Amino acid sequence: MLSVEEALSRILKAFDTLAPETVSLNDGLGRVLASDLKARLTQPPADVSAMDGYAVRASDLQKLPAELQVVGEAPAGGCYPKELLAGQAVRIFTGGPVPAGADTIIIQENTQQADKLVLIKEGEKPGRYIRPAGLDFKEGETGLEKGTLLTARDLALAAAMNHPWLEVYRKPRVAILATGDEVVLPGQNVGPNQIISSNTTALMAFVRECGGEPISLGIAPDDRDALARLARGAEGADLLLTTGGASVGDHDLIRSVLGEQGLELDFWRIAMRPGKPLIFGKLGKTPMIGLPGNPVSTLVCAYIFARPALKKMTGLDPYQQQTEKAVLETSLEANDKRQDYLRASLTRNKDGQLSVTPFQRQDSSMLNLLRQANCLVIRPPFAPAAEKAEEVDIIRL
Ligand SMILES: Nc1nc2c(c(=O)[nH]1)N[C@H]1C(S)=C(S)[C@@H](COP(=O)(O)OP(=O)(O)OC[C@H]3O[C@@H](n4cnc5c(N)ncnc54)[C@H](O)[C@@H]3O)O[C@H]1N2
Ligand code: MOO
Repeated sequence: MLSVEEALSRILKAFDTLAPETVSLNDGLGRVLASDLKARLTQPPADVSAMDGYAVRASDLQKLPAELQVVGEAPAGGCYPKELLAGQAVRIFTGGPVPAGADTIIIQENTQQADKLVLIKEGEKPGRYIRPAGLDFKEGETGLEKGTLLTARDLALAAAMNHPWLEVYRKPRVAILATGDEVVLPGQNVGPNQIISSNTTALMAFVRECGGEPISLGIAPDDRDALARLARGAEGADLLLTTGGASVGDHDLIRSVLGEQGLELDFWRIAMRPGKPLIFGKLGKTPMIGLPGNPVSTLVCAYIFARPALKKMTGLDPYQQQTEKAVLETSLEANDKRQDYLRASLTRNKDGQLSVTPFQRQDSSMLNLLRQANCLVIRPPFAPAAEKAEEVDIIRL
């Protein structure tokens, strides 16, 4: 059976970064920049005041208190058009441009104005409360780099640099096909021995989390024609994710039916738990990851294999992640040949170390435990037994 590393590297070979597209600034959240973003202006464009008060010449404040003549105003967005002369002050407001000749701002709390005169009661060091032109950024400087996953802070900077449009990588379109006679959608009538397709919901949300656009193709019953028909809906998608029908049972039809439909199988079955029957191949032009039906296997395999593929398509580093070290709170038995991903709870112990408690039961049908887990402990193939307080690799969920 293929190792997890080998499987991931074979999967990633099948994907490229998608073409760029232009979106409006306010639709940029969570998208990845496809080109560097340079400032289209200088910010602030001129020296401006950081406070409400008076723009003065520091040389006028040798002796305090000092009385100055108020010759005009400089609000944000306005300006005092002349040069400030000796003995003069300009009433200025936060963001207002500092007039030529002025070199210091006195905050209004330290002054007293009466008519056209202002009494400066306390001085300041020359240059105080002046934001020089270009303090934040200068025209032509690169503010955001290609490959940035855009956050609210990034978008604020893009806006300030005067970019109403952004060039980002296209969102991957991901078709999701659940399979199984026993599987019904949430809210449908649930017959005896049926199960609700939590996998469809999980994968739709997972794809969105990864910056993709999910398309549900519904649920294919264990019927060859129906499965073939529904799978054709994946044409034009950047990735097809199927769930269920990946194993060896008589009703596990994915490989054989999609094989007839032209699936070029790259691999089937890997040395991983959960996730052993994972399938990877190409259906027409669409890469396809066949996820095992058990709900935990579906999501864990999506995190380990589909997420890096989606990252690569959206212009992010697929290998950037993921593992951290934590100390075990319980002992673990030796592992067998499959790389194990144990659902676990991660906290900090009294020494401030990350500490991890793998759950007692690791059945791949138990969604409730997956929900309670906040990390996975990675146990490599044939890892020897581990004692409490030993270090292990974890991936946060
Ligand atoms: N003889 C063997 N049996 C099994 C093996 C094996 O190697 N030899 N592998 C086991 C492993 S490991 C896994 S994982 C499962 C996965 O098998 P399939 O991908 O074929 O999954 P199904 O049989 O279709 O379903 C398994 C389980 O999951 C439920 N399911 C399916 N779809 C959904 C859905 N959309 N939402 C929620 N739950 C779903 C389904 O009802 C089953 O209970 O095979 C083992 N068997
Ligand atoms: O490996 Mo299966 O995915 O155990 O449940």
